[in-house]
Amino acid sequence: MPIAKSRRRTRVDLRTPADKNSSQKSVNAANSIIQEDHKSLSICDEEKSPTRPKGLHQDMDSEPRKNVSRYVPRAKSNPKNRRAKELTGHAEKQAVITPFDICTCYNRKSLMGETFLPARNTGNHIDTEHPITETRQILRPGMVLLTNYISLPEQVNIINRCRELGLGPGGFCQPGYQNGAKLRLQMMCLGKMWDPETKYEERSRSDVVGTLSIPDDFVLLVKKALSDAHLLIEKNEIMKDAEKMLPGMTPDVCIVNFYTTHGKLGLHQDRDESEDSLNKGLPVISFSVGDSAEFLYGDERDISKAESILLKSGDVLIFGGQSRHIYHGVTSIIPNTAPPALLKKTNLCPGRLNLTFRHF
Ligand SMILES: O=C(O)CCC(=O)C(=O)O
Ligand SMILES: [Fe+2]
Repeated sequence: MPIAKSRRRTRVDLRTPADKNSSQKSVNAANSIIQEDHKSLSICDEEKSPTRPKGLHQDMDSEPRKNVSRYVPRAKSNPKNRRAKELTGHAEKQAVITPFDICTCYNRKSLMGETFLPARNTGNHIDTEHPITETRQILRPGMVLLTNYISLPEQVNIINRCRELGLGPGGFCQPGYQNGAKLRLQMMCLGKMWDPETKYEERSRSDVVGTLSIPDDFVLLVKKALSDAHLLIEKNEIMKDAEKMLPGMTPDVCIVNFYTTHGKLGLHQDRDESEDSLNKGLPVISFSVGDSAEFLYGDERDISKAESILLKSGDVLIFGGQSRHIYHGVTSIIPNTAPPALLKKTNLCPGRLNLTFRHF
């Protein structure tokens, strides 16, 4: 079944303030071209800066500017895009990348204040009086939630590795579209590059030479989670071949998102992977680390009809098979919900790290 590619979320306005003053007319003209270019797409969450009233025509970041990486996605060679680039003056701009550090944005302790920390959790260890229990649940055919699945040392390792990779070339930056708002998150790709504008089609960041690899220990954890999901399906569904409900896979893409406490992601489907991968229903495997997130999912792009679950630090969510095309998104990050022991060991900034593994 051929699947139309339209995972569009937002667009990015990358002009400098000087550009903005001098080229408003050109921008309006360019916008109409780009709007037309994208009109089949429904953006699920973010603001579209070109159509915003003047007074709001500022970057809508909630984060300090100095920590926000910016880059210019390379446009597909489409005459409309080329024309729009000329009009907006984007054509000659080079990427401006400043590393986003997920661990030392600022001093968490002074920001949070001691009172925000539950007394039982201020120690340097996971609370033994309230042991964390792992649960495994089939949410719907092909969709499995493993809560508290990733151990504390594994979470620490994930944060440290992502921080290290995220500070280097190809590291975290705030993605978006050539002519619109930004995604409300920082992103880094491992294995293969993806961005909202060019998808997997071409490498779009001039700071990247080659591709960052997915660390082997991440792949092992993905495999283990999938095999535990299969055991669960076999047990609960009395299915001898759990792979029929949830195909196995080896990831070659990992999209790492970091949401600050203002981060969110509108309802969308993940359908930029290859037709073969999508048709087979090869699953997306998602790791959550840090603050909890309210996660919505459903069959339609309609928040009022979606189910809501809380994804906490250490949870693994898997959706493949019949559930591969669910609409899903993150409506909010719940501040001060990350395990204190994790923060103590990593100094992770307020917010949530999410890794989604896929097979292209
Ligand atoms: O952050 C999440 O839980 C979801 C991320 C996601 O849907 C994506 O990166 O496509
Ligand atoms: Fe997604």
